[in-house]
Amino acid sequence: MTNSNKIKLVVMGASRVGKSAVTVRYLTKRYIGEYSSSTDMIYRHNTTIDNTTTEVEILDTCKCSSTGCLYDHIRWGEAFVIVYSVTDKTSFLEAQFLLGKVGEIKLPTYFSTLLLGNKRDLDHFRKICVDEGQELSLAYSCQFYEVSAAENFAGVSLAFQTLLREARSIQLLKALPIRRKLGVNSVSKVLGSLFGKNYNKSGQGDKRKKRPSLSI
Ligand SMILES: Nc1nc2c(ncn2[C@@H]2O[C@H](COP(=O)(O)OP(=O)(O)OP(=O)(O)O)[C@@H](O)[C@H]2O)c(=O)[nH]1
Repeated sequence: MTNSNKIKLVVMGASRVGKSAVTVRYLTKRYIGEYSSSTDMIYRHNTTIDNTTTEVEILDTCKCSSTGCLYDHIRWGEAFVIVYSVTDKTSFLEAQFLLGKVGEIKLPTYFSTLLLGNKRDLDHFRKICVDEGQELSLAYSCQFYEVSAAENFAGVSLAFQTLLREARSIQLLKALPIRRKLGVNSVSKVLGSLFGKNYNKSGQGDKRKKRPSLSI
């Protein structure tokens, strides 16, 4: 497996939002209620993206004790899952802060980000509505899903797979030889895999098509 077939993914968010729960749900299909949270955990996992086996390194972070630690996490990653709990307003504000930091540190390089509202099974305690999550994701041009790690594997899996697919497309785009002039067809092919088939050859995406967002 070549180096370009590896994606480094960082799971970040406020304390107790379910970062470990969503990570373990994605990796094992299982929900485990309590996790040790005193250290960062790194998991290695192979998945198939567009018929290509890709190694994914997932860093499940715990609370950073310094700004340097947060910067290190962001510099290390190329794809980011930023988790908040739909029952916790502070965690939503933290997610907004992290979206800003990721942009600040990673730009102008390409990266992929997923805003993930977790604990949607706790609807009666909900403090953040779906629209607020959607609006935040639009403001930062990232993907958005609402999930329940406790109740549902499919939603978590779909959210992670969509993010990984975008990260893989970005890697392919980066790997294109700089000096080679791209034909219109190859550019639209790469953009098509990034943004979906509605990207036409004039380079204009179908503006009616929103970024993927789903509640499962
Ligand atoms: N109801 C409900 N509880 C959840 C869900 N996901 C996680 N939890 C619970 O939320 C608590 C925190 O989950 P963790 O996965 O440890 O959260 P974390 O963000 O990794 O926590 P720290 O590492 O301590 O910051 C645990 O009690 C989980 O059982 C969910 O989808 N629904």
